[in-house]
Amino acid sequence: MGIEVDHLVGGYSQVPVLKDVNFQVNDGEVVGLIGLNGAGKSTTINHIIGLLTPQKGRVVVGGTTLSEDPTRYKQQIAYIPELPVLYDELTLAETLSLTMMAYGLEQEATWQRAHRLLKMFRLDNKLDWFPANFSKGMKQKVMIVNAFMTDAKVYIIDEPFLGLDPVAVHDLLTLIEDAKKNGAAILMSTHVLANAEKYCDRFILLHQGQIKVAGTLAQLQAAFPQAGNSLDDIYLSLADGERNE
Ligand SMILES: Nc1ncnc2c1ncn2[C@@H]1O[C@H](COP(=O)(O)OP(=O)(O)OP(=O)(O)O)[C@@H](O)[C@H]1O
Repeated sequence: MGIEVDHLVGGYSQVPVLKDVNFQVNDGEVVGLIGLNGAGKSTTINHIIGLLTPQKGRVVVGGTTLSEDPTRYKQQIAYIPELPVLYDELTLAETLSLTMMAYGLEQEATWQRAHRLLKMFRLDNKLDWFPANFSKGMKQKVMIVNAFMTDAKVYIIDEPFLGLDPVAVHDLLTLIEDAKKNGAAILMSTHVLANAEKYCDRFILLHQGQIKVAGTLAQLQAAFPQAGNSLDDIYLSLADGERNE
């Protein structure tokens, strides 16, 4: 059932940032949300995770809207924010426990998954550490463990590669691939186009709050035949066009 963003108009005030944004992310699919700074990627994500209310249109996740069933809606979504958000006064173990409670997860099985992820990101001996003891990249890894241990149906991942070492980037991409194979719907916003090109099935290119173009890499290549073949080339050609508008 995935994510359905249905003719969404929205933003932070009466003047909308998003103007009729319309797309789906199907189960078992990774979709890349791409766009220049200020294009509206985080605003789209804030609508999907329920921080913002649509002015028009709606967002459906796993067949339900936020207003129909707020608890079910939120429990289906694992979210990795652009910047780590952690409670200063909670240890790593307490942070993970809190998520398990909030998501109503079975503790034993979830702790098993958490331990595998903690080991992967070399955090397994830091369960009694507080956020103040973690480096920037380690905090980001905590957010990744916290999200992927939930075994969610839907993943919203906002610019996840900043501050991660190359091993962690590789491990995160493996987790994304595994979640996709398990049927999750994944929306990932990123400026790291090489990773997007390799791991996303489809792309949505946002510009000034509207979808400029959407499709597979082959569809994007066909839409911009004058650009080179890579996502990077297509994106640069699009950005150039916008500069000259
Ligand atoms: N909290 C806010 N209040 C008011 N306007 C905002 C707020 N956050 C973002 N905006 C505006 O919304 C527009 C889209 O911003 P958004 O953060 O969605 O862009 P983005 O595509 O995620 O950019 P970036 O790549 O820089 O993260 C911008 O014009 C920005 O100024």
